[in-house]
Amino acid sequence: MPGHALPPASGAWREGDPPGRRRWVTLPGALPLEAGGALPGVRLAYETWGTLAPDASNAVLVLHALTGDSHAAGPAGPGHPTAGWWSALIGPGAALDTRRWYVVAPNVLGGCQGSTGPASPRPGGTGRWGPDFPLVTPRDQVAAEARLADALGIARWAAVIGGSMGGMRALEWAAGLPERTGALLVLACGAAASAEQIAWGAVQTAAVRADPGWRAGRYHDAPDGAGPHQGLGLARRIAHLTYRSEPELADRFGRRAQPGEDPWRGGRYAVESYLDHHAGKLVRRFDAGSYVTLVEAMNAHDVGRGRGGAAAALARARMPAVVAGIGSDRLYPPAQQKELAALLPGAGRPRILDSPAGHDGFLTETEQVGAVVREVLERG
Ligand SMILES: CC(=O)SCCNC(=O)CCNC(=O)[C@H](O)C(C)(C)COP(=O)(O)OP(=O)(O)OC[C@H]1O[C@@H](n2cnc3c(N)ncnc32)[C@H](O)[C@@H]1OP(=O)(O)O
Ligand SMILES: N[C@@H](CCO)C(=O)O
Repeated sequence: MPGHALPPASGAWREGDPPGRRRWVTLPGALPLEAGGALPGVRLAYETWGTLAPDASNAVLVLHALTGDSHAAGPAGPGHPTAGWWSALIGPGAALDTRRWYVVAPNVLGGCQGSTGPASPRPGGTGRWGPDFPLVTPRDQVAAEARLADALGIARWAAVIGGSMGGMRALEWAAGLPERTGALLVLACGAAASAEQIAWGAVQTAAVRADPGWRAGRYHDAPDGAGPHQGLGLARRIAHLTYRSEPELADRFGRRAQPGEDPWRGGRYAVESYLDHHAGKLVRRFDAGSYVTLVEAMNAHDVGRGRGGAAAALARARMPAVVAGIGSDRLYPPAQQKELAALLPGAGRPRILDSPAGHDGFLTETEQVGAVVREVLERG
């Protein structure tokens, strides 16, 4: 990966690494899974901001996207490879004003920043999960998050908020546990993964699995320390293109060469260098097994499964709701948020944010996202 020192095998957080701000809860018993079986010894990492009210009425759940984690706010530092992905939205005086709200952000089940996932040790001291980590769905991930809420003494969230993969889980909270979901904000996702979203995901998991360093998923303790870095980097390049828009790339990079390089003589275009940069950053901080697990979880997203379809599932979700999308999102296009808003009894018209950034607008357009966060908190 150009310009980056690679981690041995995996960029997952491991025991012995600095804990940073994260804390953990080990869930009691084994977690029953939608696909059958149960997952023992599940641990969820989480971070919090603000103070929980004595009656626990001010708790807000913030759910991260595919390669986010519990570090929703705060600087990068020991234990946290990146700055918080919603730092501008969480804090005193911010949209999620921590003088009033108690914000909880868990690392998702299947992730790699402290929660149980493929890079985690298997209970019983038999190495890491690797490819034996089971299929988990957004519904399973929410079942784990509900047990975290139990452990924190939070019977009902004032609001559940999430974008992209976090939006899928927010929808599962609303449909499966409406009595625990005071208000809902869903950003940049739909009621079910579409054929195209599944296809983009499948191309990415194929890229990871095609890397000889994948070793059928048993690379975590490879004696040479090599992992599927090239495959994960390729997956990130593909994904990143779906997260941004064609006009943005044209505007930012055009046909320009990367400074000091000549694309006709072995050098790169600026846009190639940009993708290389994002690939290298992800490979240093993420685990390929988690990436595959989480993409497959997103591909399983269908809030109507087993509930008589999306309309019947969401009819139960009567809490105040806001659905927002990004006008230039080519991966989760605004038509999907319009459909979703029409199915949620508590949602009015969808808010379509104006941004050239495509799907990533739910991370980058902090002023517009802040406005819908404030709106949902006021309505909750
Ligand atoms: C504030 C944060 O960093 S949050 C980090 C945590 N993020 C997550 O967890 C979610 C995953 N991350 C992402 O999805 C993305 O990184 C986003 C959405 C946060 C990035 O959004 P943007 O702010 O629009 O960043 P953008 O796509 O323009 O990329 C900027 C990076 O590309 C680099 N870059 C820009 N042009 C080039 C180029 N021609 N060649 C190489 N690198 C380039 C910049 O130097 C910058 O590097 P840095 O992030 O290491 O400082
Ligand atoms: N850039 C986001 C997009 C996925 O929704 C991420 O990597 O998590």
